[in-house]
Amino acid sequence: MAKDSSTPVLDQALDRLDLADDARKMLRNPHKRIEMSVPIRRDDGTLAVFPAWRVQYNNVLGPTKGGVRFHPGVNLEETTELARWMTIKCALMDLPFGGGKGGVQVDPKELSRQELERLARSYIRELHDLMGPDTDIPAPDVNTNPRIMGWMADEYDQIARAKAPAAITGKPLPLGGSEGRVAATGQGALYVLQEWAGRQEKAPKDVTVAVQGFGNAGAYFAMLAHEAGFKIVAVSDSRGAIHAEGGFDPRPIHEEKEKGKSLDKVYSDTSVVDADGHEELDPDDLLKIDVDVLALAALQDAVTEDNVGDVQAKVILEIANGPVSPTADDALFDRGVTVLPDVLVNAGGVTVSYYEWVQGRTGDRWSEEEVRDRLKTRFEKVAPDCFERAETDGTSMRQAAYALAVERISQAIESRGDSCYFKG
Ligand SMILES: NC(=O)C1=CN([C@@H]2O[C@H](COP(=O)(O)OP(=O)(O)OC[C@H]3O[C@@H](n4cnc5c(N)ncnc54)[C@H](O)[C@@H]3O)[C@@H](O)[C@H]2O)C=CC1
Ligand SMILES: O=C(O)CCC(=O)C(=O)O
Repeated sequence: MAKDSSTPVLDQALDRLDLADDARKMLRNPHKRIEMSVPIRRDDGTLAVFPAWRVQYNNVLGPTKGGVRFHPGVNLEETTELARWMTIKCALMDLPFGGGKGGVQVDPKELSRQELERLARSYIRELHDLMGPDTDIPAPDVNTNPRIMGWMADEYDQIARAKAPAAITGKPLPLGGSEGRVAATGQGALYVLQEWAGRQEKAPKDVTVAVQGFGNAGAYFAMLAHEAGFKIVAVSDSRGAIHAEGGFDPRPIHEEKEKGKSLDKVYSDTSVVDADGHEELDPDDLLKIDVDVLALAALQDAVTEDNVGDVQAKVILEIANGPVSPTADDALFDRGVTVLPDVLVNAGGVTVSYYEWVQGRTGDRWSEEEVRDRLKTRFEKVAPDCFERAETDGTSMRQAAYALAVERISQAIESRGDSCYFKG
């Protein structure tokens, strides 16, 4: 990840707005950066120790909230950046949360199932005293999932000697997970795309979409967008990409992926992609397809100054966190390409995590329909706010989203009065 890559946008927002100096100082500095060494016993009896972090960036609006990433590239800078984005995202969505993020520098593909469980539990053992439903609430991110959240939640409860269903979100349903969390990020991204299409007076069937990253967020987005009538013409993962100019139903491809196949294997070993004139692509070439919408749902820095010239899409839908580097972002703005920003587009995940937290605290259970309705209502307010703010200010959608978020945080800082330091 480019160092401090959201700082320019945050600085622009802070400089453009008439804010008290306190907000500037607090938003430019992370509150707590916790560095840990997380040990596990390997299956062969040896000890392995993994570097790990939790960054609690800002808690003015509420307990810090954000996922935990297991990836070999995780480091303190990246985790800080992701926690800063969570701060903006939670404020933009008007959630009573600050921003946090965690990570373990590990390649989970090299661990057995048992080692993975030990790692998840060990991470929580190290963090336990500094997290909790009123302090800092972890959730899934890249390479972590409901099963891992279940292990983490169980470890938290065992140490606390109490059931604390609001301490971790993204849990499996039997442990107090929320209906709709698995699809939430894709669902939220679809609401933003629908808002854009409505404003452009475009019928979904006339909008072609390519999706980079057919993982949790990208696959659900592709399936829901297909069901809503958008034309999915390409999907990719790290190993392969499938393209069909006439569009296709991504659901059978997802079923094959769920069996553990990567997309190159889905293409070569199954019949689900034979019918509609599919072709196999190199994953990098998906970015070059002439489509209306390029949905980026893999990792950060997918589009940088090196390849921004190859992008032909008219709209970029940032489902991943930070998939467009700041330099590429500026180049796209200058070319008139609309970038729908991560802090809005992928906020469905943390919003349903908030619903899970509320259910955990109240003991209530909401149906999938209720969760979806609440999510839709929230996006129907926040997405138009961003479009309108961008129009009024003459800025990019990202700058508009940051402006709305930073104003909300600044008001909270002012309302807290003179002793508003980070606390907690
Ligand atoms: N899962 C969630 O609820 C949320 C996820 N996000 C963000 O969305 C992004 C994806 O997260 P998840 O779907 O959870 O992760 P995931 O691990 O389920 O999926 C990531 C997918 O990207 C693919 N990928 C990696 N490099 C690629 C490349 N160069 N080209 C094409 N595909 C590539 C992987 O093969 C995998 O299929 C991350 O940036 C994450 O922070 C953001 C908000 C919530
Ligand atoms: O569900 C959550 O609390 C966090 C999701 C997350 O990590 C993200 O939005 O990047």
